Amino acid sequence: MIQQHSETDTLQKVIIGRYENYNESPAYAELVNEEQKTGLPPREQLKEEFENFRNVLTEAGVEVLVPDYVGKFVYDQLTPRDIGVVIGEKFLLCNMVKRSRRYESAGIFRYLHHIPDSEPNIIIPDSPTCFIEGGDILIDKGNIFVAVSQRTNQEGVEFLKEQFGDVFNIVPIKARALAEGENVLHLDCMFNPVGEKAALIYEEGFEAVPREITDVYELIKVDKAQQQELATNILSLSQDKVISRDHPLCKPINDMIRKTGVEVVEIKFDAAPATGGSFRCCTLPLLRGQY
Ligand SMILES: NC(=[NH2+])NCCC[C@H](N)C(=O)O
Repeated sequence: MIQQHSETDTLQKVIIGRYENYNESPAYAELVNEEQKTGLPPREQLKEEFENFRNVLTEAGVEVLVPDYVGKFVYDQLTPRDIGVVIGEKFLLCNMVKRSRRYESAGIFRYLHHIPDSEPNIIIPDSPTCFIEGGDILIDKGNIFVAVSQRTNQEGVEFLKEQFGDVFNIVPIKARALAEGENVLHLDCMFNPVGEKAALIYEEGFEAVPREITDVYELIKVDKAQQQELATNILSLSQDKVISRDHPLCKPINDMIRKTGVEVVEIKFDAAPATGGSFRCCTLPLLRGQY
């Protein structure tokens, strides 16, 4: 069973990043974003932080799955968020921009075998030039927010409209480009709902903030330094609980989240963010809410 209708519905089943075999053969490493240019984290640190993260999820009653090892040519399996996304009761398998990520989805195929298919419920983009990554997609309150970013293109937005436009309101968002001095890799690096009515936002990352955001959410603003530490990239466990980094730049944001009545579990998580992804990136929710 898979299901996701809202970003903050209670998380029941999730795939988390695989740290085992990370960068096993550096010959295949590809520096895919700005963060990675300053060096890749050691596997020991990834192990410690991912095991702790996994324990927190398990203790919260979440079923945790880990991708299979694809092979040394996929050097990084830390951020499954981007390789697919559950939209309603369907699974969208993404076309990745970066070569080293293109076969990463093979690691999760065994978790897709049991998706019921009275109709084709696993959706694959038709065209190889249609790029969509899960980090650019966010489903909440009847909307699918989708960023046109470093990793998702207009063709991807059109594909979402075709496939899901009858059930969801598709809200395209243009992320500012690297050339404009903004490093927002994915939508979840600049926007993320939290609790029932609030959302974290890094406004400077947007070309324009859509009405579906300004009219609906109480906005908690993240500044540039906090954005660079991926302060928006929390993971919602439910409407009343999130997981966030204990990083000094994230702590003021965590306090603002607490003021909205949401519990924040802070954990040490520095290694994965050094590769460009924090808690949201390092997770792919398969089931949220009551089925
Ligand atoms: N949803 C996200 N923000 N994902 C971050 C992905 C980081 C990953 N190393 C990449 O560059 O592709």
